Amino acid sequence: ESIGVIGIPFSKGQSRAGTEFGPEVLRNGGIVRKLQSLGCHVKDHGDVEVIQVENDDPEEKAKNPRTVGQTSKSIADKVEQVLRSDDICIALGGDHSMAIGTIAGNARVEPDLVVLWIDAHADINTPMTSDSGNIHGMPLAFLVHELESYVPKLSGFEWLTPCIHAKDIAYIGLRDVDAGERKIIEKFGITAFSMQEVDKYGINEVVERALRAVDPEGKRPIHLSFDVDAMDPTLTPSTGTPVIGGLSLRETYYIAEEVARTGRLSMIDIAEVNPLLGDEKDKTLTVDMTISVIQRFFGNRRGG
Ligand SMILES: N[C@@]1(C(=O)O)CN(C[C@@H]2CCCCN2)C[C@@H]1CCC[B-](O)(O)O
Ligand SMILES: [Mn+2]
Ligand SMILES: [Mn+2]
Ligand SMILES: [Mn+2]
Repeated sequence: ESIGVIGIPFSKGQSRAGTEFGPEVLRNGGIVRKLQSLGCHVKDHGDVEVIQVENDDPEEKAKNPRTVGQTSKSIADKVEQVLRSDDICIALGGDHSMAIGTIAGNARVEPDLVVLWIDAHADINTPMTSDSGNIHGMPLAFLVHELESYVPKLSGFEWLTPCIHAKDIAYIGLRDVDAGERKIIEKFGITAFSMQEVDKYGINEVVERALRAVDPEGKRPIHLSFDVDAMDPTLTPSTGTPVIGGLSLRETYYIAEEVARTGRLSMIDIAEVNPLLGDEKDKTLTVDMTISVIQRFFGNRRGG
């Protein structure tokens, strides 16, 4: 299959500078060459156009709404364009607000997609339930039909209509979920495997249950949104909201290998790499771990 890589040099979904350099450090880490050496047909489609809106006043406790909303539209258009020519798209971020655009864009091409959200966080706050007002903590709330009446139509988001249902989402890796997010997960019965379930059942059982929950017939395209903070901070320290007690390298490899085995991977987001956080060793480790995980989605199996 053909892979289209895009860069999303974006940081305005949160307040720590640096995620705008995520695409650069991942490219410099050799991601395109390493996928090509696996025999993949890879095309780098460059970066999406990031839109910076001046005097972007916060609305309803959502910061930089016009900047995030208009950039999200640019992302959706680029993703749609790539997925109309390539089989799989890899989006190198950028903060996790990128997923508003990547999922909206993917859903235009694959309306029947399911979402695997690999993250320490649920990223489903509405502007009202958010404590931070950072839109990287809200992307799923903008995308889910069931939350449409709970999320105000913010300036910059006029173009967006919800495109997934709560039952189409499965979380793996949760360990820092806000009260409002917990209520949403329970109210709409969203499939969620926190690190407690990973410890209770083991990663193999968790992955199997997650896939079965969202796609029991095993035929729907998969949008995998990977926040590097899902992994333990000893592995990916250069990220904005690290939380101890994360996924091990082997657990993360296993998720990637099992998703690869479905043959139904449509798109991967690589979110929240922030090379300005930590020292040079932290940055290099974060980039190397992230790239080694990405390779596992594309046939680089430990068993050869
Ligand atoms: N839920 C959050 C939000 O800001 O909405 C609050 N949380 C930080 C907060 C620190 C104090 C203890 C409770 N947690 C970050 C998270 C968003 C993460 C976005 B991601 O893309 O990195 O997952
Ligand atoms: Mn996170
Ligand atoms: Mn609807
Ligand atoms: Mn996230």
